[in-house]
Amino acid sequence: MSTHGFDTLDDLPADRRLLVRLDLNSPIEDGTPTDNRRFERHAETVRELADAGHRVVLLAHQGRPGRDDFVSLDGHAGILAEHVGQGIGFVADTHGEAAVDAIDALDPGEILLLENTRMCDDELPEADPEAKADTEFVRTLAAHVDAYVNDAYSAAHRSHASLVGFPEVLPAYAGRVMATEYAANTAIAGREFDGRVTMVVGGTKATDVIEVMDALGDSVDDFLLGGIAGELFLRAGGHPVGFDLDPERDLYDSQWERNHELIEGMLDERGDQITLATDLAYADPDGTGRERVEIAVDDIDEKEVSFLDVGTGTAEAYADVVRDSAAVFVKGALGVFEDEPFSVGTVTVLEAIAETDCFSVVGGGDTSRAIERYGLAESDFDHVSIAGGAYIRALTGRPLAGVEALKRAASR
Ligand SMILES: Nc1ncnc2c1ncn2[C@@H]1O[C@H](COP(=O)(O)OP(=O)(O)O)[C@@H](O)[C@H]1O
Ligand SMILES: O=C(OP(=O)(O)O)[C@H](O)COP(=O)(O)O
Repeated sequence: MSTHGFDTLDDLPADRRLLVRLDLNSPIEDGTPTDNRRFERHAETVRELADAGHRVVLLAHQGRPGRDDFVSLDGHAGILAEHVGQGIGFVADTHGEAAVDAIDALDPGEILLLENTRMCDDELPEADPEAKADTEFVRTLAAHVDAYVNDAYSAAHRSHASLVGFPEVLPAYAGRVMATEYAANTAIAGREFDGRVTMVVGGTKATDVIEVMDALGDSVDDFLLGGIAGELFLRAGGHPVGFDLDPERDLYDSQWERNHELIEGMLDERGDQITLATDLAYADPDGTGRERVEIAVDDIDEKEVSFLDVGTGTAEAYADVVRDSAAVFVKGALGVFEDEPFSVGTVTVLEAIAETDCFSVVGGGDTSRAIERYGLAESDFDHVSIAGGAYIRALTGRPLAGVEALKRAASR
């Protein structure tokens, strides 16, 4: 057993038929996944298991039902196979006859990827591990394997069937990514800093970051906000931003419903720790959709456009705070950096972090991609985590459901 209380691949017996949970959740462009560090990191675990002669059945999720990024894992299999250096079979089935037949047909050293776990009704929503273990999904697949490996650190904060159900009923082990990220993030949580501690908060998963901001209020001096969370805080301040204008897209309103009381309370009680954008950028509706237009927040008087980035003035003000910080934690991009005109906020702040001698962590499957995409060196950051929500929760010292499940399995 590792010092963290769970078993790892070092404890795994030989010649197993393994169910291995990865996190291949990736940005989707034109319906297909884009290659990123998650594939590269998980490929090492998968290669080690296949080379050791185990039969390897992979589970992963992509996106959330109802969102554009909720797609099949067909494309993921090819990208992962490139990184592993070996063919990976794919079956478009989560736990039906096709999935089970493909598992039973595996030879030692072969690898199979099953369909997006979130296409199975048993996977979501969150529930306690016993309930998740007692689903048809878990019972069916568990009967065809010998053991379970969880390598999906970046999804370990979710109490979903593929993360907490299997370790209730199978011998369970942490994969290499799980063990390494857990150790790194736990060590960061215990650090003390001699100076200003800053957290840059953005991205689309406002609910994740707002809860954590609330919990980290005593250990972070400045929160610099952008992305969806930033707009929800501006909305709480009475500005006409942070609303869903496209009825097909659910980015703002449901997260507002869930969090607005918390946001209002935080602004009331410690608004001086929270810095919001003073200007924002959007795509010129009369142009090709890529021309960047900036507007001061105080000049926005109608809910007319969707904002895609913080403005240049805000980006520079945030970079000044970074340069004056002893530690900077980033979770979520300040804008839609994938589209270059709207990368200004994210890239200006990341460049300031890279140039400054502060302790720095950048997290999030999407956000960490901005580093490679804009030519920054990973070596200029202390830790680049492929996890977002899991890493910031670890900073608050909160247990991660997937890790707790591995610990329970090890103590049985
Ligand atoms: N104003 C915005 N509108 C829409 N998307 C945004 C906005 N600001 C940032 N984003 C998106 O947020 C994504 C990263 O956020 P998120 O998925 O929460 O983080 P991560 O996966 O890095 O933890 C980026 O891909 C970026 O395009
Ligand atoms: O990408 C993920 O988290 P992250 O965006 O916090 O890094 C995980 O795959 C969890 O996905 P979810 O936030 O849709 O449950």
